Amino acid sequence: MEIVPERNTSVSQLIVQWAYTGIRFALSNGTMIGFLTFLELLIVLRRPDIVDKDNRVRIVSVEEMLGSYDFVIIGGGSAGAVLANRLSENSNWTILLLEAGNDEGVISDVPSLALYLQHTEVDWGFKIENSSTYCKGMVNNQCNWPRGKALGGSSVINYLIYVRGNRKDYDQWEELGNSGWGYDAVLPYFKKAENVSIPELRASPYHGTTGYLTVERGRYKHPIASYFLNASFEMGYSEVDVNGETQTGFMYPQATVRNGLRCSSAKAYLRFTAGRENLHVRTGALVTKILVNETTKTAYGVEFVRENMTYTVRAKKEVILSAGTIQSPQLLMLSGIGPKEHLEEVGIRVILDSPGVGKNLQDHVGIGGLTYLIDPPYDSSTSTLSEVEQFLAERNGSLYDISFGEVIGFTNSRYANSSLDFPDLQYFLWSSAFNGNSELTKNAFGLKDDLYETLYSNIINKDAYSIIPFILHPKSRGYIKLRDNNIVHHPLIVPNYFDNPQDLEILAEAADFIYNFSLTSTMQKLNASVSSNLIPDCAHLEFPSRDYWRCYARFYTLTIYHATSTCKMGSENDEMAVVNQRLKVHGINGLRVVDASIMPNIVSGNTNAPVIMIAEKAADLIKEDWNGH
Ligand SMILES: Cc1cc2nc3c(=O)[nH]c(=O)nc-3n(C[C@H](O)[C@H](O)[C@H](O)COP(=O)(O)OP(=O)(O)OC[C@H]3O[C@@H](n4cnc5c(N)ncnc54)[C@H](O)[C@@H]3O)c2cc1C
Repeated sequence: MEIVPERNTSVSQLIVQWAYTGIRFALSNGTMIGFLTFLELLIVLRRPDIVDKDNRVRIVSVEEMLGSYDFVIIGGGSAGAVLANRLSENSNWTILLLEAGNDEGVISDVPSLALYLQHTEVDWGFKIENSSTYCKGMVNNQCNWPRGKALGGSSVINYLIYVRGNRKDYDQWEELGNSGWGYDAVLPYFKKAENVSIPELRASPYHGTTGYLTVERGRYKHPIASYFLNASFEMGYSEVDVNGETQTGFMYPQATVRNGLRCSSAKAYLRFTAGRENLHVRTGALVTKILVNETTKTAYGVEFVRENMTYTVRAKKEVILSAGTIQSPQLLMLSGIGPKEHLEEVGIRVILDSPGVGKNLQDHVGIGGLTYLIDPPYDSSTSTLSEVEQFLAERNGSLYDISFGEVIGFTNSRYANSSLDFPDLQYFLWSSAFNGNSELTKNAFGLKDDLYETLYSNIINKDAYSIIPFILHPKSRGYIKLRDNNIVHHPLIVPNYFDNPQDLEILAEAADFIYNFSLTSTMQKLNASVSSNLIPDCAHLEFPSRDYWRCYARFYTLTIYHATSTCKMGSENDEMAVVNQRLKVHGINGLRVVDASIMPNIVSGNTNAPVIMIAEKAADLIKEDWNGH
């Protein structure tokens, strides 16, 4: 392959050639880390648009920081980045954004590499507590729960699918006593955030064209995508804009990308604010405590650690907690706000008994690994090296593929009323299966070695597709608790998947749907056939059958990474509510929570866009409350 470096100096040419040799070596030896390291180097050398040097967020040094700010925001993730931008629009206010991770790197810009980011420095690397009823196929019966640790938070490692949920989700929030959160009230904030470039959506009353968050179709379309969509038509569904009038149906995904590359909330909202003098952003700053005056019950600042030094910073107006569904309740509890008995159990002085903190944990649980072998008529052979070159030189090709979502769809199980257009199942239809890269699959999902062998060893690299179903209205509820009073120790995460048997029933029905999908004449043009490698502990059951799928789901359990609702919004009369409808913590002054944890109930779809909407709305509530002062 001919290598054409962007800058034609012999030194840079030599480095580029050396990096290509490195990539070749890494690919032939199957070393994931080596591949990423050399690709990163090549991007730095050849894609200045990704490096984006001039627009990167300026990080203030600790010495430059002020002793107090009007607002201190904890966590620069999907929500925190939005708040930092919107609040610093008021030049009379000073804002500090504290983020434990660093600025996002260049690899996360590459859409198809999302899975590679897990267990790297941009992932907190959480695991749920082990279970005898789910995640049984994973090492130590524990599923991984990745969460982003960088400016942009989980929007730096997510799969880029742009879905808002169903109108009824928000109407239900309002019915639960949260006025101002019904669909008609939140739609303007979805639109305010969005800048959609998909031509047929630009004039839609449901989409926005002037926001910071760019929404596009993926730049690369895999040949199997049109088969998926046609097969969905055969199954009786239509192509819809799931973020528009009707959610039930299938579509090519809308994605949070810009010029085909990841558009994290940091890229969308923070890079543009680099020049604002009233906004200070400090990375590598782990907030260890929210400081609360015990007498007045008022939050007045935070304590944070950076490079083993502890610092205190004051908030003149408010502390805003945006550390996400796992760490917002963790930090509240470490600061003395949470269920009294539990705080006492781990030796924390109670400032406010708030029994709902950490409770009501909800997630979209799904099934992984459903593998359908195919004989595609199109050329499916790929060379990673030429894909890399295409990405670097031509700015197109399969590295722009939106991970896991050639097509997405929403359907109704028998438990949902299909006339209501409030589907209870979502599907990711994916052009590959997990039989290609064992290191990657095991790293991302924690699959046990022997199970990986059983499921994939005789079909390694064979042409296959996979469909991942997940339930949208889980009835099971989990919780987050502290392991001890040390913030460095990950909290206990217990999602209680399938606690309510209906959740499992719906997934088993989805697996049936996926099997029938493979039998459509469209998928039969590819000779689709289900892999007959069975999970040994389920192999005594008829295959395929609901019994088998139920058993399978308990082994190959998959989170789709949408944990929410551990600091839920609700009225004062609901003792489990942690924040009110203005997102102020009940019982504490000067403290709000703004992130995925405040959702009273999980929404019917992916959660990044809803969190960004929540933060857009929160910024207006804060501006209103302080009346611009
Ligand atoms: C692997 C994966 C795939 C996903 N795929 C999709 C998808 O395709 N589409 C979609 O819509 N959603 C997806 N999601 C979900 C979505 O990205 C999240 O729901 C959303 O980003 C959560 O936003 P948040 O602001 O609540 O938290 P986060 O974005 O996680 O932000 C929390 C921030 O707080 C920081 N922080 C935490 N504790 C501290 C502390 N003590 N001190 C300082 N900083 C701290 C963290 O480092 C992080 O930056 C995915 C998530 C993951 C993990």
